[in-house]
Amino acid sequence: MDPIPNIRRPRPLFITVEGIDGAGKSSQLAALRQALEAAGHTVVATREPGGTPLAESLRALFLHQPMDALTEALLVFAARRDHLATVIEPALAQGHTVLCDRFTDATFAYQGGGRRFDLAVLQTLEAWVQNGRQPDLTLWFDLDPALAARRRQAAREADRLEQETLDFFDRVRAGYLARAQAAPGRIVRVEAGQALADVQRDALAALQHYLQARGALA
Ligand SMILES: Nc1ncnc2c1ncn2[C@@H]1O[C@H](COP(=O)(O)OP(=O)(O)OP(=O)(O)O)[C@@H](O)[C@H]1O
Ligand SMILES: Cc1cn([C@H]2C[C@H](O)[C@@H](COP(=O)(O)O)O2)c(=O)[nH]c1=O
Repeated sequence: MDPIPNIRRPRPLFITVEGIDGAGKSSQLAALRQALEAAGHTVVATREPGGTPLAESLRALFLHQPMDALTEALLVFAARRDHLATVIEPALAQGHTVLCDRFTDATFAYQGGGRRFDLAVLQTLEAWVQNGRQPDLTLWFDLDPALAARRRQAAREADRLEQETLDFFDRVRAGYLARAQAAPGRIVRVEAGQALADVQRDALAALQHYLQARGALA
């Protein structure tokens, strides 16, 4: 009888990408996915708000209907709850690595920073919804809001959030900086003001550095 092949998959990871609108994070997802697969991971790529039929419906409301900051926070956490329960947790439990375009850092940056919404309320919602789940690694694509706005204008029509002022995006960026300073072992800043290939080089280097450090611990 042939021996059973000993296929050892790496421990599944929960990896998120973050940044202000137009920072260029989505443009890097394919390369990140490829690098993870080359390292032996099977990857579930997803996004927030969204990633499930219910959460995608909430996303459409979130991006296009007027609402106040509390409603924004409740909608993104409702979407997150469904996403965690039906996609993220099952994928991790089955050994898949999850690569997610935005997660709760976005809530602290946009609703907390941009809207100046109460951070303690966000922390309470986070505890209720996430049951301790946090990303293993977050790549924060950091870009000057004026440059991000120029990139967005060249690319697409603005949604409700993208119509916000430069001051709003300055506060969102400051929100991300505060998160990165509070979790330096998890959140890695990538300079997103460079040419696409240079951003990709730095993002992949940060990912490889993390994978090697984890491998050394395993
Ligand atoms: N390094 C770069 N240099 C110049 N243009 C870029 C760079 N990275 C991305 N872009 C362009 O900027 C626009 C926004 O990029 P992308 O959609 O990846 O940003 P994003 O951070 O995912 O935005 P959002 O979160 O709002 O969807 C796209 O037109 C993309 O081609
Ligand atoms: C998860 C999350 C997202 N947002 C905002 C950030 C963006 O403006 C949109 C999502 O659009 P993208 O093209 O997919 O980046 O939603 C937010 O305000 N709060 C959140 O928690």
